[in-house]
Amino acid sequence: MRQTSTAPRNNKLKPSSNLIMNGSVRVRVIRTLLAIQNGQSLASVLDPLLNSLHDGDKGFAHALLLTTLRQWYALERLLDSLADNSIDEKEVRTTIQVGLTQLLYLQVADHAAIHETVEAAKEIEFAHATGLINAILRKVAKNPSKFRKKCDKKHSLPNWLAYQLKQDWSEQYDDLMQGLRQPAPMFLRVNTAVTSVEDYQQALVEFEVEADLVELTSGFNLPNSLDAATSKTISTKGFRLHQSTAVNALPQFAQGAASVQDMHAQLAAPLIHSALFNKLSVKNDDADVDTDTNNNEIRILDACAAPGGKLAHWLEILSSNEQSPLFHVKQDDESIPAVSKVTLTAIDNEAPRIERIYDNLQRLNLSQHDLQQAEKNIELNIVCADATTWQGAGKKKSKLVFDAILLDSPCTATGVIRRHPDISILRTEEDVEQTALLQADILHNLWPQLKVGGYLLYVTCSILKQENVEQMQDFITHYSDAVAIEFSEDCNWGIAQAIGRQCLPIDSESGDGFYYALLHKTAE
Ligand SMILES: C[S@@+](CC[C@H](N)C(=O)[O-])C[C@H]1O[C@@H](n2cnc3c(N)ncnc32)[C@H](O)[C@@H]1O
Repeated sequence: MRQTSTAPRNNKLKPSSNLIMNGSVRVRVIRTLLAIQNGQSLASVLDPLLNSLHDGDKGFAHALLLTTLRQWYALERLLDSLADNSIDEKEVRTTIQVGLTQLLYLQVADHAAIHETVEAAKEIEFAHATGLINAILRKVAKNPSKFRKKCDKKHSLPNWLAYQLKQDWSEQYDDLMQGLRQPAPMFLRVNTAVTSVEDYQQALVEFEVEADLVELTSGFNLPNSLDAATSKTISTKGFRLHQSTAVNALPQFAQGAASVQDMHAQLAAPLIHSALFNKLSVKNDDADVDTDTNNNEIRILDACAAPGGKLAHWLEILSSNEQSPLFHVKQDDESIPAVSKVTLTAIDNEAPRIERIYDNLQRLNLSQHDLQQAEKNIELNIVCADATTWQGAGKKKSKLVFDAILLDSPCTATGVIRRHPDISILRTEEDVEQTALLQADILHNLWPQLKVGGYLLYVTCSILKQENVEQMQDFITHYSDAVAIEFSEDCNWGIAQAIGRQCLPIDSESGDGFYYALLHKTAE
């Protein structure tokens, strides 16, 4: 019997704290770190911190906060080895860790790092600990390279997570541990409904934004019955910037020509789109006949859509004539019906995050109004709903509603720790179990709504097998009509799993630790 979670896991970020944003830069960073340890997400406290500072201090505060978080557990270990007696006060530990980050990772001059950190302790009323803070930081400042080596030797993760990753990825473990504590590169996706990759590359040169073109290739080993012409290799192109850059310094950003999106996240929309096209190109005698609509109208679902990164990408592909063969297939090819209309439904259970979908689509010229103006036959429905219970059928007689489903599932986000290093503080071992149950609940609710012959792309940004390959293996043992489609050998990204592919390694050039699996629904 399948286990179900007692309640949908609440992935909501706590509301922004009433952080007292005064005092020196270091005091503000220490207070921000304390708020994170008290359960606030980095996303909810970063803007209040940066907005409270003068422009000249923002860069230092950002580096100090993010680096301290990325090295958090390594700094904790070092601190414990340096203190004669255990230090229990969270405020004192945090202040010392902020001092250690300056000495070991940010090359702040010893005098400034020690003096300013001790002053910060006084400001936040921990004057009783200034002797201890001073002594530890001075000791480290005498031989920073020795202590840096000590810090870098092992991982910077909570022990439960490091242990689990060693179980899951023993071969890749050492590199993974280092990759997860480094900053991530910034990637751009080009909106091909507005411009071409080639033109945008030229624009980047003109704006003196240094970037490399990255091309990811993918293919599927499709069932024999499917048309070989449609199982061709898919190419996904994006840009990796040499340096993180403010979006207003990017060409035509406000006009929607590009978006910031991790390179591996840019695989989702092309993968599900090519599977959808494949479905349409196959005459499937077993397929459920859609009695409510013309056969050439298709319905697709983005099941966990906010804030809309992958949804926007899918819409860009659908509304870009070059990339979307759906609307202009060869009419003389009887096996490929031309599509007259696409209905794309996007759901998410968090209303504030749904607001961000509207903002993103607006900037990218992909709102329902924009699509209508451009005479695209795409209907967009955005719904706030719980994917564990939501039924898309409405008044339709058949429950089999969707031709393709993109399920970018809620997950522990362990594959994006380098971008969101607060995750390693906020996640617990119990969260993994709860999240896996939530993922299973969503899958079990959505699968019956997929048409026979349809495809479901399951995506996470986790590197834990329990949420990925094991989740998929568990799922297909429950459904005799679910077939896992293999990726072909010519994929130039990720590691093949028993089902799906795991995006690894995580290094200075690569995208994040996403997982992809494509499921095909056959007649039972
Ligand atoms: C990985 S994020 C989706 C990111 C999005 N696809 C994108 O590319 O921008 C997962 C989303 O699942 C949503 N979510 C979590 N539990 C849910 C549930 N039970 N039903 C619907 N959405 C849920 C979260 O609010 C979150 O926005």
